[in-house]
Amino acid sequence: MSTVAVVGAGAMGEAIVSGMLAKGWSPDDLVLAVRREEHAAALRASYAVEVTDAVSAAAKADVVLVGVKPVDVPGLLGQIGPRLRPGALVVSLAVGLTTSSLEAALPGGTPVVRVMPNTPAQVGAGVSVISAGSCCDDAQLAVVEDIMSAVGTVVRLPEKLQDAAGAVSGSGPAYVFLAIEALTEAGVHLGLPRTTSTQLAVQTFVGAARLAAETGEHPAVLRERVTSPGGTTAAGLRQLEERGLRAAFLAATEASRDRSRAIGG
Ligand SMILES: NC(=O)C1=CN([C@@H]2O[C@H](COP(=O)(O)OP(=O)(O)OC[C@H]3O[C@@H](n4cnc5c(N)ncnc54)[C@H](OP(=O)(O)O)[C@@H]3O)[C@@H](O)[C@H]2O)C=CC1
Ligand SMILES: O=C(O)[C@@H]1CCC=N1
Repeated sequence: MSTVAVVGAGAMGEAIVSGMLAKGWSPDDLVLAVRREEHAAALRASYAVEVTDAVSAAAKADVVLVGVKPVDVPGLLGQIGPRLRPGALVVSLAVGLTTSSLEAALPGGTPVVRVMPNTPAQVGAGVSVISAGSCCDDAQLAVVEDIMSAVGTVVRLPEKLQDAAGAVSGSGPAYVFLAIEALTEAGVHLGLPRTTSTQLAVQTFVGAARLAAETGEHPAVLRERVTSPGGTTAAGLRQLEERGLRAAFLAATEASRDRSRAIGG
């Protein structure tokens, strides 16, 4: 099995580490790097994995997952590039950054894969969009597919769709958490105890998502089955439509995609 370095085990990197370990990866096959010593100590305590500095971690690995903020990626690649093992694969989780910009910051010929993961990876329910760089062959892309499939679904897409994918699935969990929060608070306004309202809202999202995923039915059909003519759901949906829920999603995803493009320069 490959040694995988996660350089930048923050919110996203740690979610992937946690998901990989839960799916049976050995802590011995992972090496992590973060900046702050107290964070390194917390990761060692949680996962019993080696945590070291970025260059040492990258130098030990066959696959280097780069999980630092996009602005920090070029500098980091400049540091680790000269110390990579021959043939090591570099995988970027950074929103916006193109494979050509990643390749330009690494030694010539380094195989690169761009991944847009999401934080439900932490519970094995992530979705990752992967795109190969110009020096990455199909077998190398399959290695990344194998790693990311340990933490959820993997979708191969042409790189030109990465910004759009990030706007839907990369940022998407935040939209869902906001909706759960809003539905919970709405229930509290109606008099439900907060813990009960949270339980009802969370389980409704889990159940509705599972129903859509497992039946494969169009969401509009599933929505119609909840909506009795002249009933309570119709009354509620009317308010969501009048307040522009669809338009809000269009605007939110366009803004997220455009921000991704801007980060990529
Ligand atoms: N969060 C998300 O939902 C998603 C994030 N992404 C992408 O993932 C990347 C990381 O985002 P996110 O996890 O949210 O960010 P975080 O700030 O949570 O994590 C970044 C991590 O990088 C570490 N770090 C920074 N510089 C170094 C360095 N030189 N050497 C070693 N470690 C370093 C930090 O260490 P320390 O904690 O010690 O400071 C921190 O743990 C971004 O590029 C983002 O675009 C992609 C999809 C979804
Ligand atoms: O907000 C961000 O920039 C990161 C990338 C996608 C999700 N979170």
